[in-house]
Amino acid sequence: MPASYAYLGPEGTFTEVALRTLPEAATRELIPYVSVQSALDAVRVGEAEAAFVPIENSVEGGITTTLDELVAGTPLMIYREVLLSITFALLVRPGTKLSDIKTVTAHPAAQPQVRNWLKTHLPDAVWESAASNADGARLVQEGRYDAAFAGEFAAARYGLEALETGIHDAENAQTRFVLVGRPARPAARTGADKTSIVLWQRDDHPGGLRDLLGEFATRGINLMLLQSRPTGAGIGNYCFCIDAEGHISDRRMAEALMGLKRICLQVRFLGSYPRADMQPGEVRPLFPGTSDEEFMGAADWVARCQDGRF
Ligand SMILES: O=C(O)C(=O)Cc1ccccc1
Repeated sequence: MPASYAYLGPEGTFTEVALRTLPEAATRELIPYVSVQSALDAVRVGEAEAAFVPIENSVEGGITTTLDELVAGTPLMIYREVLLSITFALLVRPGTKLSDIKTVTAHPAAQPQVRNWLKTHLPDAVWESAASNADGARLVQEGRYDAAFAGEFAAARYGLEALETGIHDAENAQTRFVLVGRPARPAARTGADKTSIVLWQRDDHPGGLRDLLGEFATRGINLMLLQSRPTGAGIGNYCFCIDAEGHISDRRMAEALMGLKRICLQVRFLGSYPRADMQPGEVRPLFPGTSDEEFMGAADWVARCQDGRF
């Protein structure tokens, strides 16, 4: 049996389309799962080599189910990311007219991306969430709902037709997907990388978040995502999911992570992996002395002092 990748299914999700853009997907068996949780559990129990799931979109921010799964439970790591531009089609059973539509469905992350369109074109339609956009299409095929927002490519697979295409409230909406596996050596450094971590504060005090962010700022590291998630321990208790520019093998990043490890209750390393946009991280010299050469030079100097060779 070839190694398999689990993904948020069923067939015809945006997740599947994004996964198929990865060259390594061509050599794997791709197995659809009904939820992000079940796809990640397949990895945790060794049923799949990795899982491919949505994690963030440019309209609504983090996909909380995915973040919460990565924050808690048996640790997992991110090895790749993919960005996909998202535009929806309104899929219906053949012959359905706009005026026939009383119920619509899609993944919860789709709703903020089509809210204005719905208000204008189907103000009285009742929205119900589906496990994924393709699952919504499947439910329309079964007659459970009148219409689903999904990729146009899902129409043929579920015997539906696209009544409308190109639906998106925000131009250039993108969703970010990640390939998640069991913990192992991080993806190799490319020079255009991203590091994902989760931080738990040691205690609650004024400026606590600033202290955490300071570990990045003083080392000239730019952040790409900061999302707080409830720890479940009561109102006001949060952990922080952070994406930062750079790779753990960069000295600046390694030092920032060491600083965080010292001051945090807990740090969960979620991986260093190539940025889908391939933009090399720009080191912003907010403070003098944060160039790569200065980090290397300072480390060399300490090593020479330790050896008495200064
Ligand atoms: O992959 C899908 O089709 C999903 O259901 C997740 C999703 C939701 C909204 C936009 C892109 C992907």
